[in-house]
Amino acid sequence: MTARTVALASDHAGYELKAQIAASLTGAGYTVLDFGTNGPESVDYPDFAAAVAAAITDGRAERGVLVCGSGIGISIAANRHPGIRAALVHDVTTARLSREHNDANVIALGARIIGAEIAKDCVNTFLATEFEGGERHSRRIAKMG
Ligand SMILES: O=C(CO)[C@H](O)[C@H](O)[C@H](O)COP(=O)(O)O
Repeated sequence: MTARTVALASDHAGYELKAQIAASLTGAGYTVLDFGTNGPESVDYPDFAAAVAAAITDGRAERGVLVCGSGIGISIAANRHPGIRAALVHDVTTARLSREHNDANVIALGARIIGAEIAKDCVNTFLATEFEGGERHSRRIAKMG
């Protein structure tokens, strides 16, 4: 099943890239749940990771996209939430593998690391790629809870 509702959030380092991703997704027909932030005022990325995690675990969204400066802090924060498999992605290959092998339900992007076009390609690949399934991948994912 292709995800059609996407939860999106960033910190202050990622809000401009988040806006570009939101516009791209809306233009492609996705429903976007945008949890902020929406300006340059300094905020704390764990709060925004928590909002996206909650939207996924309670069923409001199928997938999530998170953006901070490096993508590192917001991915670490998201992975503290049960049921969230957040992948820090830098290119379309890692975006594809995050789905095929890891069944990631969130990707994290670094707005200070990659450009907007690569970031949007990563998001599109992440949303369009299905989990490969199979015993070995499923076994490994199950061991993570
Ligand atoms: O990249 C991040 C965390 O991994 C965040 O975007 C932080 O904002 C980053 O650590 C930089 O912080 P600053 O307050 O913008 O200097």
